[in-house]
Amino acid sequence: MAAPKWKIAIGCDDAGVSYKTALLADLSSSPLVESVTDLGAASSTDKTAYPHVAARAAKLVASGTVDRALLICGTGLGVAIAANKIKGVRAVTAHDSFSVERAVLSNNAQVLCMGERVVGLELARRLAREWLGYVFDEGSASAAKVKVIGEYEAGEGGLVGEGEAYTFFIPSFLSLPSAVTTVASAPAPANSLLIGAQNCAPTGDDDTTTSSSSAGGEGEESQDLGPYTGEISAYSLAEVGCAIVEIGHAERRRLFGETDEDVRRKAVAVVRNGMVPLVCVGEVDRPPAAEDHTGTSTGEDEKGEEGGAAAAAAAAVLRQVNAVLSHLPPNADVILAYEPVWAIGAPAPASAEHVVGVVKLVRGSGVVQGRSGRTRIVYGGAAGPGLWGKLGGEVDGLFLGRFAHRPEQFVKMVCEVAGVEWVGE
Ligand SMILES: O=C[C@H](O)COP(=O)(O)O
Repeated sequence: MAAPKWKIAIGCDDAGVSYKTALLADLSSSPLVESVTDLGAASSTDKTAYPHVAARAAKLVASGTVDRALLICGTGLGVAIAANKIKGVRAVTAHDSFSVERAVLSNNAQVLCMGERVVGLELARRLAREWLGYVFDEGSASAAKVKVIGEYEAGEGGLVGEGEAYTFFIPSFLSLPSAVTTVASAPAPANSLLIGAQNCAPTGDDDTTTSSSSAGGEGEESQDLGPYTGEISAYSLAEVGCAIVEIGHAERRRLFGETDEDVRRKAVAVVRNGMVPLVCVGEVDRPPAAEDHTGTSTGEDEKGEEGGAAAAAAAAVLRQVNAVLSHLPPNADVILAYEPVWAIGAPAPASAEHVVGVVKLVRGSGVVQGRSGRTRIVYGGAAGPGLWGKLGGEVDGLFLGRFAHRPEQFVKMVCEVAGVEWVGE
């Protein structure tokens, strides 16, 4: 199978700088490489601990921002261990031709790690060259075994029982570092909770669908590290340990005048920094037919009205969705939080018919269907216990506000989503 042109991230700690410099130059001039993102360290005086560099590279792989990563430390071991902590990433240490070949062809490893204190430079350069030529064959006998790795990973990451409910929470900015520490030191499965941030700065103006990063890091980080006094950049959020950044919430659009253009720039910054953007979208006004019909019969007239209301809402939502997705790499994972603005803080959510109608139209749209990255659509706006079962599996999850503040109700909803029995009072 012919090798495509790869987008690659390269990184090292202070023990791997000279090999990283040489390999970066090789990759940059390889015809098999489309772009190289240099994650540092720039010199051996930079003492950034290897797990930070490895995790950052792995997050870029996991989000689809890059295809592969090459990591160097003293042994190639620590960076592999750290990179493997990021969901969806398979990192290996390999210092011989056969292992490099099998790492790709047998294990579909996206991350290759080497040790500057273990292998000679010329061998490391040869191995990196060979690595570029291997492409995993999804039709091979190895594919089923690699899939099992993913299944174990998903199983271990599930929150409850045999079902799966991937959960994230979004604390205030001031609580972020302590939340990250608390979750990391919690026993399983609580340590698999993902942490999100409420917002980020709209740093950078590039269009990641068309720009290609260059070796040497010119541009990318300078946008994230520019003068944005008082703002928190996506770069900083990734460094703290966030996995998700919520952007475009109705309150920010209403109170702070945020536009679709602002949301687009934030989404680009979030993806560029290896995190998943959670993009809030929703129509502003409540169509009469979209009220929650729970407990009442729905006649044909009402169904017709509901269809029209869903179509009108979906048109408004798709304008917001298009503004963002058309500027993101198609392989980046995205979460769309469909929150009708009128349902946020309301006594009851939108009717299930309305939610499902809008979500189906958004999911079936060209801008979503044309993506290879995962586009999850979750519902928010007075979402509470009992709603999940009415959505008929058409929605990927719930985005909770007030009801998540009551622990018992939160656990109840997690059980509903996971499909396991709620045994609380
Ligand atoms: O950010 C949360 C959402 O806007 C939903 O809030 P809510 O469930 O309290 O209406």
